[in-house]
Amino acid sequence: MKKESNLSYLLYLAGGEKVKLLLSVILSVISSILAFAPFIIIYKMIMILFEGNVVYKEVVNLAILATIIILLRIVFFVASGAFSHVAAFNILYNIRMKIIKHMGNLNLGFFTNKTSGELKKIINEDIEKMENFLAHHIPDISAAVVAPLIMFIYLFYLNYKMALVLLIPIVIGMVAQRMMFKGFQKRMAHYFNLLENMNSSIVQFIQGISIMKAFNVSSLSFERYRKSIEEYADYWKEITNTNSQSYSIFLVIMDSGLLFTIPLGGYFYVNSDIDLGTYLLFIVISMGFFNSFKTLLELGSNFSMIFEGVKKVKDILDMPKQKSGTYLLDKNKSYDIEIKNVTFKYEDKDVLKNINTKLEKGTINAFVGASGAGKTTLAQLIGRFWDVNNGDILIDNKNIKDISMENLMESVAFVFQDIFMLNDTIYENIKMGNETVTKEEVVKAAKKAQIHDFIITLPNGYETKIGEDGIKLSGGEKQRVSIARAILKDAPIIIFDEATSFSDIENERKIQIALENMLKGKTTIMIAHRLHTIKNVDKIVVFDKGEIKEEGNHNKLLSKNRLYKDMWETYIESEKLVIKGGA
Ligand SMILES: Nc1ncnc2c1ncn2[C@@H]1O[C@H](COP(=O)(O)OP(=O)(O)OP(=O)(O)O)[C@@H](O)[C@H]1O
Repeated sequence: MKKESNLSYLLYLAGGEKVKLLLSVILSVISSILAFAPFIIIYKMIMILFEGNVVYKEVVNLAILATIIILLRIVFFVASGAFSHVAAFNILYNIRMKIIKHMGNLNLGFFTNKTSGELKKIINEDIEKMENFLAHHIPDISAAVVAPLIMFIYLFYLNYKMALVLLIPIVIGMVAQRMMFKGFQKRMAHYFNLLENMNSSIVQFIQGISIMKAFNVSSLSFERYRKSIEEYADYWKEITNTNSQSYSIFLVIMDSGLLFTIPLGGYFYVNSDIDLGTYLLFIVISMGFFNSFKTLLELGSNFSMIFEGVKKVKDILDMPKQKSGTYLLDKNKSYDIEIKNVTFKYEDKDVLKNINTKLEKGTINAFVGASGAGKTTLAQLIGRFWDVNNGDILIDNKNIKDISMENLMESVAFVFQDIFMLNDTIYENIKMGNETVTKEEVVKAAKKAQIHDFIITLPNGYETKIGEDGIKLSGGEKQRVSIARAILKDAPIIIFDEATSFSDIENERKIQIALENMLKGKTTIMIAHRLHTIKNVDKIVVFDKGEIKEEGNHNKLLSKNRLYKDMWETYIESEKLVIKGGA
């Protein structure tokens, strides 16, 4: 994406705040034009002194005028800053609200693909960088362009040769800067990759510290962390090496306007091309004149960073909103789920190919197959985490795209392995924002989920806090809390991702009871990893590399003597090994 379109996108996001930004720009330009006025007043004073007949009052008046102008300049400067800051903070607020609102309308799958760290970085840091641009850079740049331009026209009119001399360091500075920023966009993208890599390896290192220590492989994770920091440091070293010469030339040249003004001006003066007063004026002016250009050229280097953030915001806001239908399912009924010719891919990776199956109302269906075969993906498509590329998913003979999104979410309960816990009480964790349920209903759900007896042993019972500043729950306890949530939700369709391991036999038994309570009368999909848990289900759907290879109940599939039978035999063998190993 081009820089200009990022800038215009940012201005588009600014909305009504553009008026304040414009006011800030105008005030900033006036303020910086006023900055040149004292130089001209000094010039006038010098001219009076040179002319010989000093009129005391005239000098005093000029001094008063200079003071007033300086004060006015301060007022304009402060007012410009006030407008730009108010505008910037309002714009940041609006962008943050817009992005959060938009995220609420995206496919749920968006959140499984983006880490919370990535999103936090965009919402906090990338948007924060825009504050700098809006509150400081826009007024500074306008002032740095307009004020010297006006001043230059005045100086050109006074003496065009000397005015052209003023341009020499600017031209050299621009060439040095061009050299410095050659391929800068590309390097900036590389810089962001390195930064993201470093951030994620730090998070991984910290999060994984305990596991790494337990396996005595801390050095592996540390190695990745060290490598990412090293790459980052190497990048900066390389940038410094390649840029240091041109950057030094740039700084020295921009700071040495006098290098050209004094000798060339002296030459013109000796040749009577200019008078002494004009010569002195150019010497004085050249000091302030270059500062604004330096600001301008230096600011250029920050743009890529800011626009990279704008691009990320744009990428999110450009993502199509998920369209919701209007049809409403009745939560108290039971529904068939029909999957017709469904094909799906994540970006370029084909995951599901022409899937057809029907899950009858009120039945328990197990999805089995090798890891990566597409079981979870198909289950998530039913909850519209993503939308299918081809084919249809029907509930109650209605395409899920025609069902109200909110109603679909109410009608499908997911119990994943990776269970999200609020930093709140157990009570709130079971309730999960459902304001219509009573305390009795929460307790009833907890009892059915086999977690009530555990909760009442806690110091504050249902009011015990869990999470960061509370108690920690075991994997099995978390799963039972999550089952209690699903029981309370009482959705007609349940998608249950079976844990790959259970902490102990007692917990496994409790989960089995909890499941029986949860699944009564529901249309259920179990993503199963341990085949003995699904021996009695109504239908087993066998996945292989994104395709359904066979389906039927356990006995029927065993008698077919195909893929499921192989899987079953391998499973029994592996269980025997576990038992032997454990004995
Ligand atoms: N969000 C995603 N983005 C891109 N590819 C994905 C995403 N989620 C899964 N995949 C890929 O799609 C394929 C199917 O994954 P899926 O999770 O559906 O398999 P699965 O059968 O449920 O596996 P498992 O039993 O290990 O959970 C895998 O190759 C996986 O790498």
